[in-house]
Amino acid sequence: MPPPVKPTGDRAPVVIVDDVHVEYKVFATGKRPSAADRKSLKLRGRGKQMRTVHALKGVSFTAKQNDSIGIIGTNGSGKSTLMRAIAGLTPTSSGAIYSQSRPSLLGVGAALLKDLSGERNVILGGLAMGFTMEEIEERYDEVVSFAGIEKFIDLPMRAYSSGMTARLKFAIASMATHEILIVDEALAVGDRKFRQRSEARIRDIRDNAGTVFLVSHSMQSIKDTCSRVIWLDQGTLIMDGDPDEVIREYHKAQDK
Ligand SMILES: Nc1ncnc2c1ncn2[C@@H]1O[C@H](COP(=O)(O)OP(=O)(O)OP(=O)(O)O)[C@@H](O)[C@H]1O
Repeated sequence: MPPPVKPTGDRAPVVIVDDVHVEYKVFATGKRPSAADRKSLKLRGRGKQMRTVHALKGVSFTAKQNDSIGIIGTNGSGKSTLMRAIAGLTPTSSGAIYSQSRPSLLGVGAALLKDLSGERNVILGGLAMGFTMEEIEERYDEVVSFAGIEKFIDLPMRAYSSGMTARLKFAIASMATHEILIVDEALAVGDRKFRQRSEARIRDIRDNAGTVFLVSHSMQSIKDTCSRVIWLDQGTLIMDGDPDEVIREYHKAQDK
């Protein structure tokens, strides 16, 4: 009989991104294309041109248990596209993404119902995440005080500032325990105190064997929460490693 396989002590892979490409096909209208553009673009329909934006070009990496991975890169480098692909919201054009459980994407754009009060949104968000009314009641006060919006909780969310909305969204999402949590710039709109609280929450998730992806333009938030950083540029993975090292190289490239 073969000896039992010994655990290697390595952390388990949670998300595998294997040579992922994402292409968006968009119809561009309006501006008349230049002669050079006309040569390189396929013209379809009446004056409409179909353009392909190659947002991710063969990205590969493996995220493990307890990783908290910061994703950095200039505007349009493919960060949100990569997160949406991992969350299963944007299809890949080629390559594959395997994940151990369903990742939750927490982004500034995630849906809350603007015409309903904060209170209703907490309840709806809780139900959507599979909590019973009783479980939501138990957590309700903590969610509202974490978001720090006690005075506004009975007002429609239309009346909230973008920072207040982001705080409530983060508080609702963090009611649940996430094995894989993706936070896309949600922290950027909160104030300093809230940012510290939510960063602590991210560290908690990571310490409880979860895996966190954090997209941010704030290198401080990344340094404070991430154990690893991936730098994307024009859809290509440039560097993947220690936060200080990757951020140093990223800044060097920016200064050129
Ligand atoms: N729905 C879409 N349709 C067409 N093109 C898109 C779409 N979403 C993103 N793109 C394009 O894909 C590329 C990558 O965009 P993405 O939003 O992933 O970048 P990002 O790194 O998150 O940028 P930012 O820092 O500005 O948020 C850009 O060129 C963008 O114009």
